[in-house]
Parts: sequence; C-alpha cells; structure tokens
Amino acid sequence: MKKLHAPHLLRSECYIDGSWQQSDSGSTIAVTNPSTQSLIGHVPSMEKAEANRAIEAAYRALPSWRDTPAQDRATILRRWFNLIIGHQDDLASIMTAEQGKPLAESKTEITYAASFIEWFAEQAKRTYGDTIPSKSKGSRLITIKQPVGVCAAITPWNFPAAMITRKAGAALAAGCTMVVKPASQTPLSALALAVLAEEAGVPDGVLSVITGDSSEIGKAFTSSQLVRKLTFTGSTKTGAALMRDCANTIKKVSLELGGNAPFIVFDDADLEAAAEGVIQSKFRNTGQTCVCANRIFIHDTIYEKFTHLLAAKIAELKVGDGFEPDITQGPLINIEAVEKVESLLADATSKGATIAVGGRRHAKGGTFFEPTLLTEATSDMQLAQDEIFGPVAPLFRFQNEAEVIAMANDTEYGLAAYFYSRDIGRIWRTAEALECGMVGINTGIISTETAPFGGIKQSGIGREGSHEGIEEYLESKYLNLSGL
Ligand SMILES: NC(=O)C1=CN([C@@H]2O[C@H](COP(=O)(O)OP(=O)(O)OC[C@H]3O[C@@H](n4cnc5c(N)ncnc54)[C@H](OP(=O)(O)O)[C@@H]3O)[C@@H](O)[C@H]2O)C=CC1
Ligand SMILES: O=C(O)CCCC(=O)O
Repeated sequence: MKKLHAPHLLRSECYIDGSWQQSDSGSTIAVTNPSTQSLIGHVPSMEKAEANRAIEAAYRALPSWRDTPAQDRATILRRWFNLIIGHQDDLASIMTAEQGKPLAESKTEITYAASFIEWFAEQAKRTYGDTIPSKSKGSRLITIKQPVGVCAAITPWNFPAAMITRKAGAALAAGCTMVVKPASQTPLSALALAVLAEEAGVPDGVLSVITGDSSEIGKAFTSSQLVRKLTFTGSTKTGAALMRDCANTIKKVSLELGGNAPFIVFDDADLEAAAEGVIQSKFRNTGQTCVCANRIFIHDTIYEKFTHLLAAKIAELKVGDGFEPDITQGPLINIEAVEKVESLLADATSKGATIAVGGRRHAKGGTFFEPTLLTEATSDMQLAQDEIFGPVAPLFRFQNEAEVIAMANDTEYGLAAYFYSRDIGRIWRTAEALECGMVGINTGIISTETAPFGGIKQSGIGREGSHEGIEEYLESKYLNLSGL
C-alpha cells in the first residue's frame, strides 16, 4: 500500500463503545490485497459476546444521542464529513489495497461515501411530522418523528465505505445508534471511518464497528431484543436468511440485495452515448456492483453496428493493479468470483453465444479477468438469471418494444434498469413498464446521495439516500390532543 499521510487510520482493533478492542479470543482475520495476494494486516475475529457488548453500548448511548438537538447531531456529522474529505487520499489507498478497485475509483467512492454524511447532516434538521385536520372541534391530531432505536448494519466488500455511510449517516442523523459489521474482505476502510467518527466527536457507543464471524455476529444482531432495525447490503441469499431471523423479534429491515439490470438500446438511440453508458454501468468496479448492467438488449437493426462500437471501447479498458496509473479494471475480489464468471461463460458458449472480446483469465494472473464482450446471448443461458458480478457484457437481440420489456422483466430481481432512446413516448412507456426501483434513461450512472436507491422483488426492501433514506430510521408517532 502507498505510505499513508495519517497512518493512524489503519487499525487492527475494533471500535466498541468508544474504545479500540481486540477479540475476546485473541483470534484475528487476515486482510489481503486481491491484486497481489499480499498481507495488508489483521483485524479481530469477534463473535457473539463482543457483538452483544457493542449492542448494549449502543442501547446505553441511545437516550442521550436521541435527545441531542438535531442541529448538534448535524454539526458532529458535518465534522465527520470534513474529516473524510480531508483524508480522501489515505482512505482511497486503504480501499484500493483491500478491495482492488483502481485508485481513481476509490477516490470517487470516498467522495460518494462522504456525500451521504453531508446529506444526512442536513436532513437531520428536517424530520418533520404532520398536523392532521381533526374531525372533532376539541382535538388536534399531530404526528412526530422519533428514531427507531438501536440499529445494526451488515455491509459488503464491493463498496467498503459508501455502503457504511449511506446507512450510518441516515441512522445517526435520525437519532439512532448503530453497530456496523463490514465484510471480512474489506474491514480496514470501515475501521478507518470509525477513527474519523471518533475524531469528529461521535459519542461513545453511538457508532461501533466490529469485525469477525459473520454468522455469529449476524445471529447476535437478529436475535437481540435491543436491536430494533437491521439494515443489510449484499446477496439476496444472505439477506433472505437475515430477514427470516429478524422475524422472531419483529425488527424493521432494510435490504439492498442482488440485481440483474437490463440495459436496453432502442433503434432510435444515440449509439455512441449508449456504448459509453454500457462501459460506465457494466465495467464500474470491474462489474462488481449490484446495479451493473447484467443483460444488454440491442435492437436487431443496430446489433452489428453497436457490437463494433462497444467492442472498440472494451478493448481500450486497462486491467491491472489499482495503484498503477490509468488502470480502469482491477482484479475480481477472489478466486470464487473468477470461477463463477468462467462457469457462466462456459454455459453461455455451450448454448450458442460467441466471445467477441476477452473471455479468459487475464495474463496478469491472480484474479484478473479480461473485459469480455459476449454476443448472441439468449434467455436460456444461466447469465440471463444470475448476477454475473464480473466484467462480462452479454448482448441479447430484440425485435420490438413489447418483447424487450417482457425480456427485461423476466427476472426475480428488480433493482436498476437502463435504456437509451430519444423518443419521448417510448421513454415514458418503458420507464413505467420496467419492474425495478431505479431507471437510468440515456445514462449508465444513476447513483447519487440525492436520489432514492433501492429495489423491488428480490432486490430488496426500502430506500437509501435522498429525503426518503432518513425515514427508514424514523418511526411516526401519532398524538391525539383532545379536551381542548
Ligand atoms: N447487492 C450487493 O451489492 C452485493 C451483492 N453480492 C452478491 O453476492 C454474491 C456473493 O458475495 P458475498 O460477499 O458472499 O455476499 P454476502 O451477502 O454473503 O456478504 C455480504 C455481507 O454479509 C455478511 N454475511 C455473510 N453471511 C452472513 C450470515 N450468515 N449472517 C450475517 N452476515 C453474513 C458478509 O460478511 P463476511 O464477509 O464476514 O462473510 C458481508 O458482510 C456476489 O457474487 C454477488 O452476486 C455481493 C456483495 C454485494
Ligand atoms: O453494488 C452495490 O452494493 C450498490 C452500491 C452501488 C452504488 O451505490 O452505486
């Protein structure tokens, strides 16, 4: 890793109740660089007991944090935002070292991560209730907003910082306290954020970050009577199991799960812009995002032209270690991810697809994979149903609007969708007909703190970011003031 300006950001202890702690057993998890497989450091391998201590600390911290005026909570969050931005280079270096994404992408993620803290610092002051016209003269009906309480968050490795701040920013702004368990592949970014939260003056117990055995910590979160909400980003399989486990204590859940985004290019589209949109959507984070284009539908009359355009752009992508200059594609997170991509490609080619660009492990070795363009993909192939989570762009053919909308919706997922068209009628029809939570129209990038992020169907429950995000951490309390 590059030498850090602030070496104290790199921690090997967890942050519980305002203090830095090892696991009770003393056991640790090794954190390695997916690009070089070299060891970066160790973090504690915590289990149920430590998770319960963090939950109890969050419970003790709740009354005082909940009663802190929103303006003061906002000031602390604003300081956290400033510190994150002030340490952007170091945080990006830590992220590239443990996650593999190109340094420029890590810097962008830090800006994105910080934006949620800034946004929710502002939203903290705007948790308005309602006044409701009463049916009787002598009463007034009012709602007030109150924090849900202690929250637990489980986050993935693909966005090691932003998936934490998108949750913690909203929770803390609302007056909730939170315990975060980051992914075991990328815990160092999470701990570095905790260092800065401490420096910003987030009180003890309000935000704890624990690393370790996901199943044990998950059980502590889901079974605790003190935890009132669980928020999770990751696979649909794990999200469904967590939701089942939350049923016994009737917790609120927010789930941001897998996707299978369609990306449709109609025959009236600006093809150059659409090809660029595919690059942005498909190849961001080497294809490892839940909103990556997974199935790219091209109208039959422009299929060959578009294939050539896209192939030329894919050939320009540069694979390598994220710290090397001009790299656009880092490694995949682990060898299982490479094997999954290979298996999806083998299935697709056995059913008639053709590899137009790439298609193999990269000559650099390790978990590097060639950016790949696959043509003549069809709906019977496994990749039409599974999240690829890798740098493979499969092109499907379609003949008309009704057909492609049916194909796009033929999935259990419903997170993001994209399409390119210049026809205003078609734009409205398609946007309304797509079964998903987010639609990129003539753009391949939709993520911003100002808009609601989330899905329907098996892509999850709830929205993050935007003015809706804070509502997920608030309860509405109705007051009936009578006898007036
Ligand atoms: N929606 C999204 O953004 C993401 C989707 N995925 C999809 O999931 C696939 C598998 O990736 P994977 O990393 O295994 O995803 P997981 O959903 O298993 O992991 C995400 C988070 O959940 C934790 N976790 C795993 N199992 C449990 C459990 N039983 N109880 C509580 N927490 C748990 C992980 O912890 P730990 O790391 O310690 O095991 C991590 O913090 C990917 O190929 C991709 O298709 C993956 C990541 C993000
Ligand atoms: O892939 C994910 O886990 C979703 C985060 C990506 C984004 O916010 O754009």
